[in-house]
Amino acid sequence: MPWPGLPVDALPAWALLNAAVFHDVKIATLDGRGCGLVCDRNLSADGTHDPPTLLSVPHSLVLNAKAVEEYAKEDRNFKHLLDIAGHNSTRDDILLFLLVQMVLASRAHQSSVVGVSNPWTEYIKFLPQEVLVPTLWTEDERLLLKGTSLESAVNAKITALTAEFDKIQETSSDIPCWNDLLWQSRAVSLRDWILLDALYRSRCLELPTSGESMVPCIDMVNHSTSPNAFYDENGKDETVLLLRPGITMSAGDEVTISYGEAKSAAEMLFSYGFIDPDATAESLVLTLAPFPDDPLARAKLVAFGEPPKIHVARNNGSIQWESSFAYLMCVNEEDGLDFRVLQDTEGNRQLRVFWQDEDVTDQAADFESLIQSHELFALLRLRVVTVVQERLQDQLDRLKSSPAPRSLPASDISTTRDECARAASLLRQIETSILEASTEALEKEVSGIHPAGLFLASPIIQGGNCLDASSAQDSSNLKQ
Ligand SMILES: C[S@@+](CC[C@H](N)C(=O)[O-])C[C@H]1O[C@@H](n2cnc3c(N)ncnc32)[C@H](O)[C@@H]1O
Repeated sequence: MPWPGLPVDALPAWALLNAAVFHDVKIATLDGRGCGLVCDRNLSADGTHDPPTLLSVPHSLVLNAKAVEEYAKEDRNFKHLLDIAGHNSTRDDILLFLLVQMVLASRAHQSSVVGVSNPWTEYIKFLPQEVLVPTLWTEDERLLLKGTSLESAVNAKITALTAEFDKIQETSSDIPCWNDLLWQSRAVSLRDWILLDALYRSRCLELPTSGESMVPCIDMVNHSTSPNAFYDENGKDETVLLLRPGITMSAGDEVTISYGEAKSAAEMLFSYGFIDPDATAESLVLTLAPFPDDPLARAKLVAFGEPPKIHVARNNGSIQWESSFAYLMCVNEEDGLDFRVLQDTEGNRQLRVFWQDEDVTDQAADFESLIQSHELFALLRLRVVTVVQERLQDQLDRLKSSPAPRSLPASDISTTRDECARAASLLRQIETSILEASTEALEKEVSGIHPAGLFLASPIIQGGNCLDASSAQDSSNLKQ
């Protein structure tokens, strides 16, 4: 549902009405970055103890979990909606709040008994209705991500967003006023929910005291790897944007913050819809699946408690990798691993993990340490490195065998936006380079730790004395 947008020229009026103050800075439209903040005059934080304040926003305008709760106290219909569809996370509550503001904003001139207008009902009109994050790319554009670490991440996110949207629709359809406002008139679509998620992800800040928050006006500030400003909360109940110490700026210069120095190209594209070519963080995260023929696979996944991953990073040319699950994946009963389903005094059943007859359930994510003293440590470590190496090689092969955006036929590329094709191309280039360097480094690591006389041909996982079928079934029903 497109809501009526407001031009950024109207933002100073909104700010004045709501006590948000711009000090010597203004909002401007910038090439390729949407809106941003620029200096109105020369500014300097050189040699001062108190860095100049560029923007101050009263706490009452900041949108976070507490603010949504406060709003719910004034609007009993929203409270009802929040009680049945919210309270799962800060993000979910903020998204529900924004969903209602979006509908209110688009129905400004129609009478509605639902929803209490507030500063965000107007502010939402300044937010872009298009964000270039891949969850909002077309199917053709998403094909450009084939073989990158974002391919499965974006598909999984769209599936999760669809499930969230369906659940909200299902639960709120039972409340007549929300059924009328949101669903009867088809006012809200899945695309709106995906857009709200994108707006939240690309504009949310982690405030020192208030935590995850959306801060109007400060969310207009763009990113740079050499930022000249930072945000903070002061003792006057305000969220402020300050000039960094030592910075001098001229009128017309853009004010920037850092969205996170350690974020990878994939994370930047996923959350903000762009990749900064000057960024130095070189890393990627890949999913990892247990061996398909491992009879303990299900129990290992349940015990591990989170989706298994491999993290790879290149720092100053050297490769580091980390994968806690790979260690659990590569040990089996013959090595001393065991799973038991125990019943506590209240009758609840729990999956417990044993290593060398010791209960290590709380350390299931740290088998790297647990195996250190094992007599076959070198062999276990070799298995792990081999698993990681093979997973990285598979990913590299997939990346290289998928068509790069520029090699697609003209008819295909015409259905994709240039910005998306450029971002996908840059991501492929960055991830190919990291994967090539890491597979090479792991190759060396494998030859380095290959203990003389190791019989490599034996299968890594064998059936052996595994968890029996009934216990495995029990464990698969346990929720972590
Ligand atoms: C917090 S908002 C900043 C305000 C935004 N430019 C707007 O028009 O509303 C974050 C979004 O700004 C854009 N952006 C921020 N920094 C950028 C940069 N260095 N290069 C390209 N786009 C950028 C991206 O679209 C990102 O999702």
